[in-house]
Amino acid sequence: MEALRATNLKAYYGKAQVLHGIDLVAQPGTVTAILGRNGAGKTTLLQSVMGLGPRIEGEVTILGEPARGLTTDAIARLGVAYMPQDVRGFPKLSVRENIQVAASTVRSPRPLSEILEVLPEIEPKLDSPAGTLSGGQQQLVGIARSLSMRCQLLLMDEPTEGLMPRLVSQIGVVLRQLASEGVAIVIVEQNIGLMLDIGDVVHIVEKGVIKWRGTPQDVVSAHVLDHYMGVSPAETSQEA
Ligand SMILES: Nc1ncnc2c1ncn2[C@@H]1O[C@H](COP(=O)(O)OP(=O)(O)OP(=O)(O)O)[C@@H](O)[C@H]1O
Repeated sequence: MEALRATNLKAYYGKAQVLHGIDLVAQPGTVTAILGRNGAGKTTLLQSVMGLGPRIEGEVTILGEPARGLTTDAIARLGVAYMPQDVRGFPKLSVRENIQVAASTVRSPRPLSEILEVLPEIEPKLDSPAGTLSGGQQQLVGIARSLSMRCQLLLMDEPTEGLMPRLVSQIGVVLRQLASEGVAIVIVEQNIGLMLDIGDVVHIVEKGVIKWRGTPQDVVSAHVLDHYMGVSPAETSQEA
């Protein structure tokens, strides 16, 4: 069963239309990459699926259930975790408590020991208030929170922003591992290199429309990056 299907999805902030009929399918066990310039509507797309923010039209189906009009809580209960761009969590709570809060929202959370196997960097920080961590470390805590929820659909908005290249690669490994467990990952990223590396399907959004979709190999051979993103393939290393 498809993890996510959005059909003719339109989103409006007041009278301003930001999404103009997006069709998007995410299959279990795959990484769906969403690329696009600033302001293209990528964050709005994730928020629309989650029932956050804009008014939407069109259909959203999550794991076979019609999801448009449901509250964000109800959407999360279908098995969806959303990691927003600003993933600060609860700054005064410890890292351990931040993970526990996320874990408490689901029936069978992933045990902390399993999370630490994938993200060993956070172990020494477990008892520190999350707000005292660096931006990059806070991103890792955000990913740990998502892992704890053992979701079937994971929506992530620029999870590698501010991370050192070594951690970026590690996030890539973690996401591929999650996908191999059957999770559908939909990820908005500025790090094109990472998306070409771990993505199964790449979508390019421009002005609220999906202008192009294909495999990472097609992205490179069809020269879509220079056309839509203004970057040459040589500029797409993970460190970019
Ligand atoms: N709360 C809001 N109210 C009104 N307009 C908004 C709101 N949020 C976003 N927009 C507008 O919607 C458009 C799409 O924004 P969105 O954040 O979805 O783009 P994006 O592709 O995620 O960009 P970025 O890479 O900069 O995060 C932009 O023109 C933005 O100004």
